[in-house]
Amino acid sequence: MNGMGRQGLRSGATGVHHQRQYSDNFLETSSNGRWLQSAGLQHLQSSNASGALPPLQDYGFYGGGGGGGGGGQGSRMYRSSQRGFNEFFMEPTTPPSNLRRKNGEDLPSEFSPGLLDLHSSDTELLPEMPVSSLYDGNFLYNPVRGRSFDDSEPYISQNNQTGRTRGLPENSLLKSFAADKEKASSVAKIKVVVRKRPLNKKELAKNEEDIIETHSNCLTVHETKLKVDLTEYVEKHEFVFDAVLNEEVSNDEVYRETVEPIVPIIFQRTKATCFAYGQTGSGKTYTMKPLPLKASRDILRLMHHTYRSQGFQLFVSFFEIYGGKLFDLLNERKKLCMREDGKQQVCIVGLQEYKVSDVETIRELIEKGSATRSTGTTGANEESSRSHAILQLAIKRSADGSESKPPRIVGKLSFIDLAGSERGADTTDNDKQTRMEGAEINKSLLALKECIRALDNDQGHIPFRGSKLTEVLRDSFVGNSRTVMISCISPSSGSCEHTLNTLRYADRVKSLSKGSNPKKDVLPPTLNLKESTTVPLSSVLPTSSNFEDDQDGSDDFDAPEETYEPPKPVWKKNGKLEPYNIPTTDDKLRRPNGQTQTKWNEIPRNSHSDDDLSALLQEEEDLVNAHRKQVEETMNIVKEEMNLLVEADQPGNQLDDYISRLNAILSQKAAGILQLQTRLTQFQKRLKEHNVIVSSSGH
Ligand SMILES: Nc1ncnc2c1ncn2[C@@H]1O[C@H](COP(=O)(O)OP(=O)(O)OP(=O)(O)O)[C@@H](O)[C@H]1O
Repeated sequence: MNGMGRQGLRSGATGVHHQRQYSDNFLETSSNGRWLQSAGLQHLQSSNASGALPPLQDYGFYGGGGGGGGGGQGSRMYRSSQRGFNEFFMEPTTPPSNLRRKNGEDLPSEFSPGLLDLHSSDTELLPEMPVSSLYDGNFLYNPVRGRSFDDSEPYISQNNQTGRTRGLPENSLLKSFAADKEKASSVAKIKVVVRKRPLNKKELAKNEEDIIETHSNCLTVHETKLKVDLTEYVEKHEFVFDAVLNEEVSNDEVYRETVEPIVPIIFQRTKATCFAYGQTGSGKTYTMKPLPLKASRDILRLMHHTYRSQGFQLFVSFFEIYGGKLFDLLNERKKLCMREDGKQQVCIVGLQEYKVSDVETIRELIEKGSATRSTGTTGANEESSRSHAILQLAIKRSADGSESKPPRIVGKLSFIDLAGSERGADTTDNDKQTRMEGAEINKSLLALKECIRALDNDQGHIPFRGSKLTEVLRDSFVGNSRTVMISCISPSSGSCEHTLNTLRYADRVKSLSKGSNPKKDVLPPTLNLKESTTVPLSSVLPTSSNFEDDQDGSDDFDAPEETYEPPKPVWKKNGKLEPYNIPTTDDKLRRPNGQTQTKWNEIPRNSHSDDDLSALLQEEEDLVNAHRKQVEETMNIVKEEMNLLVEADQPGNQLDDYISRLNAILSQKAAGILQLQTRLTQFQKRLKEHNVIVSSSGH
């Protein structure tokens, strides 16, 4: 719960509910905007549309209220018990019976040794190659020149957004291609993109409104709320992201905005991760499904052209994390084991990797993995919706370029289909298993966020031990890594609460670090956008019959006809593996004043079970959300109070009415405080029970 700055809010966007009253002016300064946003209460900042109330200063209330303790992203994100079918790429189908190509070529073409070392111990150190060479018309290898990929500082786009009125990625960037060659290597270390889907038939039938307004890389949620007197008003919540893709944006364009820019740099010793996040039905699968294939196509093109004859090989693996355990989706859901060696490098023992050299093979592997996931041993679809699926494309190369030595990882692109964000709501479910799964999902989503934040802050310590998901993805958080988060949202009024939670999660991932740059808040939107797609790969790479383009993103997944008999995996036992490193008390955070604060996801394992940890994490999140809600309510009450004061000064004011209303207001305030205090006491008690010491002055 680090308190860090957030992106500033912009007021004045036109609302879709113009006949209704907008929320009142309240704490309207940019610094207050940051303050409110950092507490997850940005919606309490006013629009400038109303001005119904005098400024707080006039009442002597305005004190700034130091410190924006960052809040959680909102436990409400977990409160739905809706279906969360979250299959990676496709609706459940009959598993493909064969991975053998019809033309007789064998599949899989080659197995990796069964021990996937995710880390740099097997990472080949390549000389830096400029990505710019990818864009040379002749695809010849150029010697090193230009910026290192370790450059992590954001840079200002030359993309002035002129072509983005529909939220589209800027295609005309090709024009500045020559001038931008150097910058092609500067892919943002972390990029947060929001994708809004269109209203679906059900929502249209229910007359649900589209409450999401997008403009350039800004997005406004128009939330209808009720006042105490039951009149409606609209509260605007404004967000700024690296890119906002509206309902008109195609899957091809999503690819160009998100993954395409990072494809070239995985040949440059980069580990990149792309994941979709959002509530059930928000479009995660629709968005993620085409990405790995499109990326594979570009990777293979690069291997066959730019990096021709350089010995690069592409490997595919596909596994899921369910209930904190790993299962191989390309090997009959075989249980996998994660180990950490003495160098704290994570290995997934037994994971099968397939060496691939054509898109069709990858398509079939994805189909196979998706089918395996969706027809898991128990629970079938329900189970799959509660798992995170990870598909990895690894670029490897033998040290001497020959086939004789085992290839070592050069770079890797991981695609994660996260379990629906609201699944954690099931922690309130009566079924113990369901509750535990919900807690596990919560834990991993929180841990993922923490890791990404730490990564973006270039923090030395990345809390990857917070969950299995982040442990597995450890190498995506260290060294030369890139992360793309696609937040999927539904536009409908009925999904407002989930949408806000998704956006707050995304906002926290994005802005808690970047928001520390105060300049960000004053930049106009066009300058606030990082250049991400300098040159679309697709526009400069050759298209041949081997690389049929899939323009609509609707890769079909017809099952092959023949029967597939998976070859027996080649196992490699590593006797030297060392047991898991158990976090020690060193993992406790040291506050500047020397006090110690325990970070939840680093509570030493030897003193707490995973369940305890999950429960504590959830309780912490709930507390922060209850606190935020209480602040919201308090602010609304203060508004009422100010109105009352204004009325009290009017001639002819009824004293009786004033007294009774003031009484009601004060009781409401006191009740809110008492409720929060009770909750806080309970949480402190729970921490004590688990020997989690949170030192702070006065405690
Ligand atoms: N951008 C879009 N354009 C058109 N249709 C979309 C879009 N996004 C999603 N859809 C449609 O909305 C429905 C729900 O999408 P999808 O299954 O991808 O959601 P999800 O977030 O993966 O849900 P779950 O978590 O339940 O798996 C699908 O029918 C999908 O085709």
